[in-house]
Amino acid sequence: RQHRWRCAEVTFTCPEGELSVMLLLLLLLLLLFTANRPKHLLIYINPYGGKRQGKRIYEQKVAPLFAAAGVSTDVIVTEYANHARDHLRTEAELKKYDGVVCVGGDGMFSEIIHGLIWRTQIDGAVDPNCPDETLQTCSLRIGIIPAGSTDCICFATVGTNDPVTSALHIIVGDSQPMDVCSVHHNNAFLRYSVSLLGYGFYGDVLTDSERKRWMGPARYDLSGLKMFLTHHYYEGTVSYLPARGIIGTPRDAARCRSGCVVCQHNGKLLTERSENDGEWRTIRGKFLAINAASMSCACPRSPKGLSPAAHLADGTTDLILVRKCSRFDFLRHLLRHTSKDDQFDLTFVEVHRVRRFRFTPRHCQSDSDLELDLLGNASKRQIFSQICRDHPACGCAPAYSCWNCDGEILTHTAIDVRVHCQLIKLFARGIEEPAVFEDLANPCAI
Ligand SMILES: Nc1ncnc2c1ncn2[C@@H]1O[C@H](COP(=O)(O)OP(=O)(O)OP(=O)(O)O)[C@@H](O)[C@H]1O
Ligand SMILES: CCCCCCCCCCCCC/C=C/[C@@H](O)[C@H](CO)NC(=O)CCCCC
Ligand SMILES: [Ca+2]
Repeated sequence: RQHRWRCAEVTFTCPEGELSVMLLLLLLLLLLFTANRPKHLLIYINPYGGKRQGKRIYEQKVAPLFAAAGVSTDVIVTEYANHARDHLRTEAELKKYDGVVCVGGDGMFSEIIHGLIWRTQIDGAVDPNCPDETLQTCSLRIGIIPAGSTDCICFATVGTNDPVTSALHIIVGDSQPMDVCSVHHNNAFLRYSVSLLGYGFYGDVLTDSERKRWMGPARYDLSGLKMFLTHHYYEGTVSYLPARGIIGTPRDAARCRSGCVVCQHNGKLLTERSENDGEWRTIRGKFLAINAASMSCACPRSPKGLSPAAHLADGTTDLILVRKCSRFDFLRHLLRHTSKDDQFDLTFVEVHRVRRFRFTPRHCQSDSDLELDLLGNASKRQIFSQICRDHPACGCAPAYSCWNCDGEILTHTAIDVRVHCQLIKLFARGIEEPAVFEDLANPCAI
C-alpha cells in the first residue's frame, strides 16, 4: 500500500488577481513544455484478462483521470487474442501518439511489446529473425493499467498493482527503461520476454493452467500445486555467457529501485562494449526448473520475486537452475519465493547473471550424444529407456517440458536467448523507497 498514489485537490489563494493569472500561466507553461507528459495516448483494453474487469476498471477509475489531466485518448477494446499486437504492427498511426497503454495483464503487455518492437525493427530495416542484430529502441513509452492475473510487470516496476497509481504515473510522464530478451530457434524469431522465461516447473504450470482459464487467477494456484505433486524433471544442456565487468550479483542484498545506479552504470557499460566478450560456459544435467528472470518478477504471489536482486534495465538476466531434488527440497525452494529467506541458498540451486544463454533438451542433442542405429537414427530403445527411468510408474509422461515466456507457451524447446539492454521504456519510475523521516522530533519541518 505504501506505493499507492492518490489524487488530491489543492486550492491556492492569492490576494492579487494579476499575480494569480501569472502563476496560472506559468503553471500551464511548465506543464506544456518542461514536463515529459503525454498528451495523446493509444489505449488497448483486454475485456477478458484476469477477472474480466478491464473495461470497468478503465471506464470508472482511469478515464476520468485522463480527462481531468487533459490527456486525449483513442481507445480500442480488443476483440480477439493478438488484436492489439497486429494493430500495432501494421495499422496504428504511431506518429499521432506519445505512448501506448494496455489495460490487462502480462499477456496483454506482451502483445503491446511484440507489436511495437516488431514495427520499430521493420521501420528501421532491422531483421528481427537474426539473433545477432542490434535492435532499435522503441521511442513510444508503454503504460500498464493492471487488470490481469499475475500483473508481475506492473508490480515489479511500480511496487503495487493499482490502476489509479499506474494512471497517475502515466499522467506525470514517468519513464523507466527496461531490458527485453529476444528468443530465437535456429535463426528464426520466436518471442520477446521481459519477465520470466521458465522451462520445467513454470512451463508445466502454465500449460496446465491454460486449460483452466475459466477459473480466473486461481488457476495458477491449482496448477502450481498439481505440478509440484507431479514432480517432473527434465534433462538438457544449458550454455550461457556470463555478464562480465558489471556491478551487482543475483545474491546482493540491494534491490533495483527508482533511479537505480546499477542499471545506469551497467546500461552505459553494456551499450559501449561488444556483448560477445567473455567465454561461454556449459552445464548439462537433470533439472526441475530452468528460469531466466530479467527482472525480479515480484508479484502479489511472490512479493520479492523469483530473483529479488535482478534489475529492470541492467542488460542482464538471472539464470536460475534448480537441479533434480526431492519434493521436500523443491518445496523449501518454492516456499522461499514467498518468504524472506534466500531461495538460492540451497545446494541444488545455482544462479548466474548472464547476457545470453541457450538451452537444448536432451532429446534434441546432437547425434553423438545418442545411440545411433545403422541408418543413423537415434535408437528408440534409448529414448524409451529414458522415459521409463524417469517415470517408472506409468512410462507415459512427457520427456520434455515447454517454455513459459511471460505467461505465453513457447512450443519450441531448444532456444537461444539474448538480452537487449533498455530496449523499451515504461510510464513508471521503478519502485520507490519508503520515505525516511529524519526529523521526527519536529513534524512541522517534515
Ligand atoms: N478480446 C480478446 N479475446 C480473447 N483473448 C484476448 C483478447 N484480448 C487479448 N487476449 C489475450 O488474452 C490473454 C490473457 O490476457 P491478460 O494477460 O490480459 O490476462 P491474464 O492472462 O489473466 O493475466 P496475466 O498475464 O497477468 O497472468 C493474452 O494472451 C491476450 O493475448
Ligand atoms: C506448492 C506450490 C507452491 C507455489 C509457490 C508460489 C511461487 C509463486 C511464484 C510466482 C512467480 C511469478 C513469475 C511471473 C510470471 C509471469 O510472467 C507469468 C505471466 O503473468 N505468470 C505465470 O506464469 C504464473 C505463474 C504462477 C505460478 C504459481
Ligand atoms: Ca535485467
